[in-house]
Amino acid sequence: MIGIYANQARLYLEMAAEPLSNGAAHQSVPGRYILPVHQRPSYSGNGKVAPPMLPVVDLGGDDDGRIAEEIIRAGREFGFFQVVNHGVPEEVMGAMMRAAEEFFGLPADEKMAYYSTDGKQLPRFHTSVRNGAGEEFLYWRDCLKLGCHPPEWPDNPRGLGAALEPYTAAVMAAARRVLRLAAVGLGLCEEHFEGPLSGGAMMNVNHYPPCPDPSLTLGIAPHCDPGLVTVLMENVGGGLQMLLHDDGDAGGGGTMWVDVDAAPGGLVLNFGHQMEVVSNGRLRSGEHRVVTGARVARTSLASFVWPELWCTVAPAQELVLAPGKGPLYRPYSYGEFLGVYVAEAGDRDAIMAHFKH
Ligand SMILES: O=C(O)CCC(=O)C(=O)O
Ligand SMILES: [Fe+2]
Repeated sequence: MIGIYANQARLYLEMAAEPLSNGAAHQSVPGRYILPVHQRPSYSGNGKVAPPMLPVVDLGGDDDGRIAEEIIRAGREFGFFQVVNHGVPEEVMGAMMRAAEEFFGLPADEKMAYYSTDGKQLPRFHTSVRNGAGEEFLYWRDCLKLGCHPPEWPDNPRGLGAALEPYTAAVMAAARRVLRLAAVGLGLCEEHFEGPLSGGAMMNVNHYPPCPDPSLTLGIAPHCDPGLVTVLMENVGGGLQMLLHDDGDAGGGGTMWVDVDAAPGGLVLNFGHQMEVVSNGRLRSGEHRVVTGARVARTSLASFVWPELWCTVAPAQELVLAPGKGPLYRPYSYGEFLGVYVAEAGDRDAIMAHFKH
């Protein structure tokens, strides 16, 4: 009997999830997407910081010392930067984006064929943060999760796999170059991030349909990505915002949400929680959120590079031994970290409190 009720409850929850990209234009924002006032996009930090330009790092050329320095400077200040001459061919980027847009253009029932509440399943389609069911508030986003290592994709639309394989191979190569340069810039051996520490990868294909009132909701709530580094490509600018901190020499402790847009052909990179831990706090995990747009649908591809689940993550020894610097974080397995990340619903400070020394 209990089993029957449990099954019915599960069926109800699964049926309650409905994708935003259902073929119809939204006329108003349904109640469950309306966030409490202090969580809405108008909450913009305390506004004490002047918005800067997002640093552009040119990965071309062979002056690795200079490139490493630029990555470290941007990583320390923002945890975000753009890369150009990144080696991902324009046609490979275009084909991947077209395939992603084609997926979200499918009828809702064809997308729902990939819907699952099992967070470990790939590929997996969901809406809002997790599944769109049983969540207190819903966010204005549909998402298709794809495997990158190895590539795992839906059969529908048919060209998705053919576009995904070259895209992830090229994006992962660019991410590994950035990780090698970051290691050098931190004073670690070039291979520090290689092997199991960067052995996992997956992709969020995010889709934000036009929203009738972007002031009421968010596409994604403020969070840092869990892994080492994320490589992001978008089809239209506007939407992604990073939290800027004024904690430089002048102090002040101000924060402000600022727009992050890539130059044409560029990719946006941000460091995640694992980079902040391994660098013992020298590099920042870039906190970000997504605001919605009223006119156009936005699609973004976020490729995450992160450790294998069993891999132990800890501050690099070389960075802990410097005078006056103890380890800021205790060692843990990445599997343990992900459990906490999900349980604390992405809340940066609550997550890191579990791992601080
Ligand atoms: O859509 C974006 O620009 C960001 C997506 C994102 O933050 C994520 O998938 O973790
Ligand atoms: Fe993110």
